[in-house]
Amino acid sequence: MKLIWKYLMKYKKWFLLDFISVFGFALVELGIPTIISDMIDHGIETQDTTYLYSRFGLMAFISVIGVSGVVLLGYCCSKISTNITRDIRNDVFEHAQAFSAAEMEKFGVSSMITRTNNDAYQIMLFLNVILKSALLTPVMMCVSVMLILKISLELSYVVLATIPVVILGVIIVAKVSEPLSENQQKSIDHINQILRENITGIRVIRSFNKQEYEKKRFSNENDFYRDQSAKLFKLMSCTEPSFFFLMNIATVIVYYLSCTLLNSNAITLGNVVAFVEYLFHVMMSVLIFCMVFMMYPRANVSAKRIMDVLDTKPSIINDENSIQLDSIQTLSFKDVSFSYPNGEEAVLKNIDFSCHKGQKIAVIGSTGSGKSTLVKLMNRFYDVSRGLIEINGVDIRKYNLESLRTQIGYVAQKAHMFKGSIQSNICFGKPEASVEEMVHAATVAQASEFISTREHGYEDEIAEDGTNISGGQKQRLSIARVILKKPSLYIYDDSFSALDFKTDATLRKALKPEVKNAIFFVVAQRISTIMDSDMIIVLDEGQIIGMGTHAQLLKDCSVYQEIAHSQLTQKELDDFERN
Ligand SMILES: Nc1ncnc2c1ncn2[C@@H]1O[C@H](COP(=O)(O)OP(=O)(O)OP(=O)(O)O)[C@@H](O)[C@H]1O
Repeated sequence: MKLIWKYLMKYKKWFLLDFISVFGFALVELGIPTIISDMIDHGIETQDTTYLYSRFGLMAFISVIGVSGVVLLGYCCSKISTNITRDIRNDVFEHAQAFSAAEMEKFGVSSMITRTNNDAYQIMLFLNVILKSALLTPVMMCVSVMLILKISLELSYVVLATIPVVILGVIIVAKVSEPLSENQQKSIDHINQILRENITGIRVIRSFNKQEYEKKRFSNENDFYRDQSAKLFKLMSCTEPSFFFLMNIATVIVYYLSCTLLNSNAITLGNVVAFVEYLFHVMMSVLIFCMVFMMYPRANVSAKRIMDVLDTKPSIINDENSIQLDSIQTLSFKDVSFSYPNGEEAVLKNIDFSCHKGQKIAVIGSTGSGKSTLVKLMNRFYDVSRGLIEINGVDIRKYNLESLRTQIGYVAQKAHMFKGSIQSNICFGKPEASVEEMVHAATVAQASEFISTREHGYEDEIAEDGTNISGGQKQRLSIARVILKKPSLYIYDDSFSALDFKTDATLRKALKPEVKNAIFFVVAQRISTIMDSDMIIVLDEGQIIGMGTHAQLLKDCSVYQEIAHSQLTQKELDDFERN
């Protein structure tokens, strides 16, 4: 429980107060039986009312201390457990923000959500119990055992013989419950994953009529979770009565032996009453200890899952002596090869090219040829496996990551929208932008027209993941978001694919003055989108098989010729050459 201890140390003062309040509570629980015993033996038997009243006063006094102790204990526990859970969630979230795509893929989105929510919640439950009982139970147990030994050695043997049996039972239960808890948490991951896939992919599921299949998939996983939980609950529900049964047997034996001892005047009636009270405390302490012990495996599984995330070092980090990047003048790939961390084969092989400010560079190639991977390396979503990427003649790994990404405007293949207004989505990278700047960016991105038709214009709400706007509208808002940022390297990864030809052409024309002082990198499938590029890179199976202008490639690169002729007529190609 390294994790819990680490966080507990942040709340030392509250922990100390928790400790003090435990003593207040223990004082009452342990003091009152002794007072009652005294009252029976010295007050009731001798009918000394003055003595009885003084004992009543003492009982009232320590009850007030006890109640204050319990209230304070509850307050401290909730304060510490809720704060620690908040800290764990914040830390997991913050740590995950630094993860590269590879680390994110390692855990998976659903598991990251379960770890942040469910696992942190399990720790909160455990902390709440442990803070109340971890200190209280040993104190109660030790003092009660000392007191029963003091009252009667013969009767104490019964109690001392019971404790090891209970502890052995608890160890067995804990061993059996740990794998069940682990399965339970993994199953929650899977339930979340199926739920996510079903909510985000509902249209695909409906169009393929796979509702029944998905229902079954969900229900199977849900059944598995139910089975694991049922096994766990059954185990817990058998454990508690077994302990009580054992406790009752011990109590009966104590009463039986007490009768013999009372007959022989070896013990007083008050002492028997006090002994049974303390016996109850010893047993309750053991029982609470058992409960904590049984909760431990589940909390331990959750803590391990959280530690897994926190112990995973982000692979893409700032160099120790990182330098600031103020603008991008040149970009070069030098013999770059790359394989995904979970893949063996190189997805990019010996990529070599250079470009500079003011140039438009396009990448074209068949599906899966490595186009998106190539542009993801510029942002350092992944680092190269071999070779070098240089910006202004310096390895990009030497630049401060934040400054590097500030200089790059990246529009991903799948446009992503955040829940909020159109305005907040466009201004995501520059919240301080003026209205004029925002409108200008939207106009260049050919988005202003559709925005003006929305009921609240720029204030109109965008649903989670942009489900209430079209694919082309999402692309235009993503393009506007990047234009507003004014980076020195624009990367459009197939970002015009959902636009009609006319909008595509108008957008490219409007973009020209915006990107004239930057490097403009476009991944596209349409020849018409890239014909005017200063350099076109043709990729095939991760390798460059052609590089040059449209005219050069039409002459030299057979793959490019094929693509061009499949999309445009000879007349269109000739017209372009003439212009
Ligand atoms: N995260 C990943 N992990 C492992 N392999 C991946 C990952 N992403 C992509 N790949 C593989 O890398 C290769 C190149 O993918 P990439 O997305 O770069 O191709 P692309 O040319 O952009 O394709 P498309 O035109 O279809 O978008 C493919 O074989 C793909 O399966």
